[in-house]
Amino acid sequence: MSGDSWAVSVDVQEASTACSQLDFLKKVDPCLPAGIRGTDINGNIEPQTDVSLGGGAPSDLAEQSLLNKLIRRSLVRNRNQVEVLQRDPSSPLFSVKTFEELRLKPELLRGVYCLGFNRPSRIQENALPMMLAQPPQNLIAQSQSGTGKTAAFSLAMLSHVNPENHWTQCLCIAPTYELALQIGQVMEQMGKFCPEVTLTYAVRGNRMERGVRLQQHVVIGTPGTLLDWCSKYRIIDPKLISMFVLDEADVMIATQGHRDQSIRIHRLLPKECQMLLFSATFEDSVWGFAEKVVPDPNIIRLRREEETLDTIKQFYILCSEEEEKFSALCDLYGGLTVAQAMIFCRTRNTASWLAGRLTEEGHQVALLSGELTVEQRADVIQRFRTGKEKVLVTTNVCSRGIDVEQVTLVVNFDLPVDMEGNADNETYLHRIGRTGRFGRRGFAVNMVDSDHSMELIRQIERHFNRSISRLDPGSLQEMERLIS
Ligand SMILES: Nc1ncnc2c1ncn2[C@@H]1O[C@H](COP(=O)(O)OP(=O)(O)OP(=O)(O)O)[C@@H](O)[C@H]1O
Repeated sequence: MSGDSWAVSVDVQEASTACSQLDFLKKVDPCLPAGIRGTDINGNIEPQTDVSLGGGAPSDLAEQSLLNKLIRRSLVRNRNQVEVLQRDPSSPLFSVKTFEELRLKPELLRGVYCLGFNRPSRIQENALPMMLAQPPQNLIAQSQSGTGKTAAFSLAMLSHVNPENHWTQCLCIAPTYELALQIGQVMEQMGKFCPEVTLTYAVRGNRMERGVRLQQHVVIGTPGTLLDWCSKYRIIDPKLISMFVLDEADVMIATQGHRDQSIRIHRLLPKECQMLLFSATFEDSVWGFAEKVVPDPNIIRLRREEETLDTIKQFYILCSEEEEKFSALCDLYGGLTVAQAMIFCRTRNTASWLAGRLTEEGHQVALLSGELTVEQRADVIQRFRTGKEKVLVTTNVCSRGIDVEQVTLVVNFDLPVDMEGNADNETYLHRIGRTGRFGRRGFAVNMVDSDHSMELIRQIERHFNRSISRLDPGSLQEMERLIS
């Protein structure tokens, strides 16, 4: 949707708000269980647009993001240069190499160090001085997940609040209830020596006393509930908001309701309110949205590091059918467990079958399967990362977007194909590009069980202009030696 049609769609919706709310209440089936729709602070049933994890693509994105947050223990390393586009190019560009340079309150600095942050991350070096500058500056920041964005705006909000003013000063929007809680946790940890700064969550189920203005300085929530709190129930005075943070803009705009609700909240805020928007990706649609909600922005971008096959040795093993693929894998097992390995299957069924067979053979494997909840998936990945299991069997869908840095070996039990049955080079690169990171050696082994899969190997070789050598069982020991 173009930038203009955003505004038009919001206008149309705003014009019809009064009657649509009435209509909505009339239309709601009184017999519908409240749990399905959720209830607002007065016990009314909320519009469905605020139900965040309902299946489909947007919730997949939100789940992936949550999963990444749950499993992440440290910063994602990125050696690219940060690109900065200043609103006023003539003003000096400040970047900091230490947290001290930011002149934070000592209690806040203590909180930052307590989290184990010794120095600002690459994106924080530039974003923090901009966010803390006087007069306030607007910012759009994009960098991949794990590079320190949440920590950056949490610090900015904690530093921004004047605890002597007992009203809400910062609003922070997240795409889902769970993601809102994650942000709050970071703020609570970082602000643990600043108990005078308070926060609450504008999420489904958090009932507030009716008609009483909130005193909490920071409110983090999903767009529907936040909009209600600002406009319908007036427990937040939007005119007193001086910092507005929009996190995960790419996930947000994937949900039509969230996007429009965010724009409506934005329209309630005073012109001088500082607007900060964060996103992991930056397609045109995100940009169109960002321009709507962040006027005159400074822009910071940290491009994702390119995945490369330069440090990865690629092999294939010829097998006649599935069973032979399985025994080749068992032969490889010694090599697999020396380091850590991920095995990719085409379908969930194959992945479950394979994990079951390997377990029957007495091997210890973890299975990352689509049937698991986000928390269970996070647990599986966590066990794998800490080395409790050395081998992770998964499908492509399950592992998309997850970075597990220490993987040395990737096995394509099934080669990735696109809709036409040709080699899916991008997925191949993404799967095996996770090995051999940061100059380490990586290995990829492809199981070839048909003429078609041999043809896929040839296509991949041509595409990347890299040869993939045949590995016969006799070379397995040699491979084990290489990996260890
Ligand atoms: N300056 C820092 N030094 C060390 N670790 C940091 C620093 N800043 C953030 N981290 C840690 O790095 C990890 C990623 O940070 P953060 O969640 O802020 O990134 P993000 O870009 O917001 O990612 P996502 O969008 O997935 O939340 C977290 O574990 C966080 O505690």
